Amino acid sequence: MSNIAVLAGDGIGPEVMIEAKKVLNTIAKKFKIDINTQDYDVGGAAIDLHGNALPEETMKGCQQADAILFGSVGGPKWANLPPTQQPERCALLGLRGHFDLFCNMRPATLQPALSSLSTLRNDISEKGFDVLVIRELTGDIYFGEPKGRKGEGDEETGFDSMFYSRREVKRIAHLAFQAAQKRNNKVTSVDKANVLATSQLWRQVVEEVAVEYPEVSFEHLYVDNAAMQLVRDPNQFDVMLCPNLFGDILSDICAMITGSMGLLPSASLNSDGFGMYEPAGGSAPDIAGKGIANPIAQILSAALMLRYSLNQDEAAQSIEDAVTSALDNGVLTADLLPSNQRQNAKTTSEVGDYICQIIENKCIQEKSIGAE
Ligand SMILES: NC(=O)c1ccc[n+]([C@@H]2O[C@H](COP(=O)([O-])OP(=O)(O)OC[C@H]3O[C@@H](n4cnc5c(N)ncnc54)[C@H](O)[C@@H]3O)[C@@H](O)[C@H]2O)c1
Ligand SMILES: CC(C)[C@H](C(=O)O)[C@@H](O)C(=O)O
Ligand SMILES: [Mg+2]
Repeated sequence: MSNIAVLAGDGIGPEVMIEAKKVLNTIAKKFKIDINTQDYDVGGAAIDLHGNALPEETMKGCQQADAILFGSVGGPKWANLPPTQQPERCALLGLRGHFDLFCNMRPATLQPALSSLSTLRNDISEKGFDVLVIRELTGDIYFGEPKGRKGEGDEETGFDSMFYSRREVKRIAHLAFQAAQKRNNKVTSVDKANVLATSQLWRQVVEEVAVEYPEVSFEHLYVDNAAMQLVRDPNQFDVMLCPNLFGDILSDICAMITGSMGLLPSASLNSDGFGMYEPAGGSAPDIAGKGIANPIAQILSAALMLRYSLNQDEAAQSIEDAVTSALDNGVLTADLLPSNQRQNAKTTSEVGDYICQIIENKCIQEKSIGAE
């Protein structure tokens, strides 16, 4: 029996999590996998209920689980709380830090059915896009101390500290090169070594690690150039190895190259293989409560969980194939449609249902969805 702690969180988190749980139940039945999911409060919702974004019971549930399936946290309602109480910092960074989830993998793949969505000028539809962002997740300016504010009036300052240790860079760099060996043998390491001391160390350590993988081609790019190159010619990349902050930003660009923020899943792993799985996007307050959020990033995050934490590669692949079929069959939420075609958009639950039906091998007519 695999125990999964489900932390849906805020905004669209609970809406897309319902669909991921539906898909997990369907896949568990089909592949006869014993999965037990248990819901826990987290984020702003947990602040409202318990006065704390990461209640003790939630933390205990996560500690006892085999994996964590996370939705998203945060939103305008809690944005003015002191930083240490904010859902993002307290709950999300709290979990990443507590479990030492230093390796964040964000696989961004352009689905053929969505190639016309790309606003990029080059011939991405022919070349495709398949990039794995490997983002260091427990260091950098996110976790560096001291951080805070001091002083008053015009002299008031806000400050954060950016740190990387040799050990932190080494362990994530090895994983990036090993991932490249299983893909297209190319690593692009992203930094800002022309300005930052942390980046100079990052660059030096990555170069030392690269020597151990002579068959993997390897380059450094400054982060500003990397952002530009992603938009200019995204197909040139295979594995992008990024420090925490730069990986946050570049992975949003990657998501959009694939068509929407609502498509990009992620896996955050520690060195024991324990993982938390979550969409790269957030709680999307602008569309929350409308039933229109794209559930695919959450569903694909559940697939990554099956692959990395439950060792169920075939089941994970089955979910990924079902997602591809849904997209191929034009079962699209509004974010995947041009504005003049949004009247044809499917709802969050229609997309989840369709993916489940494909997994169950039920042949359904695209028109039958939402026809009633
Ligand atoms: N993992 C997390 O919990 C996480 C991640 C990112 C942001 N956040 C938080 O979420 C809140 C909102 O942040 P934001 O607006 O900057 O980023 P966001 O990712 O929530 O939204 C950015 C844009 O992408 C769209 N979008 C995102 N996910 C989508 C989906 N599944 N389907 C369709 N459209 C989708 C939104 O509608 C919005 O227009 C903030 O509090 C932020 O800190 C949380
Ligand atoms: C919500 C925020 C703290 C988080 C991050 O910056 O890591 C998010 O943007 C992400 O990409 O997972
Ligand atoms: Mg982000």
